[in-house]
Amino acid sequence: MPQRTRLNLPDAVVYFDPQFFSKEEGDLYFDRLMKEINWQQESIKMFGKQLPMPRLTAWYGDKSYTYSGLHNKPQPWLPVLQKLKQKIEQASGHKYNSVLLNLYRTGQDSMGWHADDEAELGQEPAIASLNFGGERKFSFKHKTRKDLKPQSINLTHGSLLLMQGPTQHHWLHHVPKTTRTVEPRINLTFRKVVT
Ligand SMILES: O=C(O)CCC(=O)C(=O)O
Ligand SMILES: [Fe+2]
Repeated sequence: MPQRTRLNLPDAVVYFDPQFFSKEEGDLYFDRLMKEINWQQESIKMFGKQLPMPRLTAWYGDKSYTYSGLHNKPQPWLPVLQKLKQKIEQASGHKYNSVLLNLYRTGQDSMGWHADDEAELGQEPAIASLNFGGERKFSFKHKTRKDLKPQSINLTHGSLLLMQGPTQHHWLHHVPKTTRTVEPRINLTFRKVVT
């Protein structure tokens, strides 16, 4: 991964490659994932009400996992996902057994502040996040150090973001809504569920 840079975040190990896949490869993966993934509209319980999640999701892999209060029973791996998993494992030097996919249909779809620090991911989870389609802003905010400003990057078409080491212990991340007109975006986060 020649263009990989390390983000300058204290208490974190985060690498970013803005063009892990070429535009052409990225376009092909985007189309395949749009068609082949069994996208679901899940709901979340907030303030005692069931609300639709502001994005579509899907969970594939070997182990079930609880995320955003949802018990996710995974669907079996698809060839396209296995191919991506293999490439990401090679590039990151980590193994994964699950992938969560998010589809942000418009700028109104989003993901709130969170850390991927569930017990099922182990002590220092390695998470590999792959992006296809519309470019969206992604921000980091330190959990306790108010002297550190939030930092943002643009998750470009074909980009790969690796979050490792103590990152999830110390930092939150989110994908804010935008009023800009943006193309639909597919994000895949490869994870290793250990329990
Ligand atoms: O869409 C993104 O880039 C964020 C995804 C994410 O943080 C997650 O699935 O935990
Ligand atoms: Fe996350």
